[in-house]
Amino acid sequence: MRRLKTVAVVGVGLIGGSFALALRRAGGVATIVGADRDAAALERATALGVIDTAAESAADAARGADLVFISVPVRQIPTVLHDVALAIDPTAVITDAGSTKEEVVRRAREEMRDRFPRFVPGHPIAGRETSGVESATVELFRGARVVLTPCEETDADAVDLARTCWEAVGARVALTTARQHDEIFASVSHLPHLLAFALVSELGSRDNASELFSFAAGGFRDFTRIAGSSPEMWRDIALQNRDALLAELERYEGRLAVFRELIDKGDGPALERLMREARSARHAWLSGSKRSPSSE
Ligand SMILES: NC(=O)C1=CN([C@@H]2O[C@H](COP(=O)(O)OP(=O)(O)OC[C@H]3O[C@@H](n4cnc5c(N)ncnc54)[C@H](O)[C@@H]3O)[C@@H](O)[C@H]2O)C=CC1
Ligand SMILES: O=C(O)C(=O)Cc1ccc(O)cc1
Repeated sequence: MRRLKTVAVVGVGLIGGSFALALRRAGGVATIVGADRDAAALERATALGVIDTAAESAADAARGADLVFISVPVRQIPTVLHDVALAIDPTAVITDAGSTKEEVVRRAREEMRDRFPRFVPGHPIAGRETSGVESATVELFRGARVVLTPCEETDADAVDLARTCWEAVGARVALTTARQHDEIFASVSHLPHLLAFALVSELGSRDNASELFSFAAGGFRDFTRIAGSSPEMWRDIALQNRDALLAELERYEGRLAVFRELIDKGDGPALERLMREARSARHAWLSGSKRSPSSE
């Protein structure tokens, strides 16, 4: 890829920090400017060499940048887009990493006005349950998929630049609509995170919670790892993808009711059949046979 002169990262946490580290190592950028509402995080990002300079605001970081990468919680994105849109050069490209897309795009259109065609909505499908720049790693996006959800108005050269950057850091890019994106991730990401938070919330609220947790084993650890994720980030995702998430919850409740009834009736064969089917589906997913060829 052509080497960009300046990239601005707004929200220098796990995702913004990892993008900065990876793009620098790929030789894709000369200077990285960071902006963050948390001055201490920005200082740590500078000390760790994740960014070269710290800006006072998103607008200051964006001024003169070739690319602006926005990696703040999804309900913070519209304000940042508003500020950045007023500051960027007409040829600059803005992209984001938000885990939801339809509401981000709707608000982007309102906030950015004539700069909206320069915005490439994006979402890297890689991360972890720890937050902050200290958790950032240069390899986070290697082999990961990234979904871009451009609109009719989005400039083709802007999409090309976002794609080129993601490919430079080792990711594979897929294009979908924002609606498709939100429906897919409601099922495989937002629902499981909600279930993990809800389970730990339920057990943790009991009088004997510490006794219960003291007996928990690997299965509990695996199932609840993602309940260690950022509450602010997941609050925003749940509220922004409300309709798709509520639909997924309803389907899940329906399936749970089936399991419940089989246990209630003592129907071992039917219970085992459902569990066998679930295990096979998981094995098939893990061995890669569920990869969709159309999105490669
Ligand atoms: N954590 C994960 O595994 C993944 C997260 N994402 C998305 O990436 C975005 C960032 O997530 P993380 O890096 O995990 O969060 P993080 O908490 O590690 O970093 C977010 C940073 O944004 C800063 N920030 C918040 N509001 C701000 C504002 N208005 N202006 C400037 N800075 C602000 C925070 O101080 C923090 O340093 C979110 O939209 C999230 O949905 C996408 C893929 C994976
Ligand atoms: O912690 C994990 O395993 C995740 O699932 C990370 C993750 C969180 C949010 C996203 O939008 C994408 C990936």
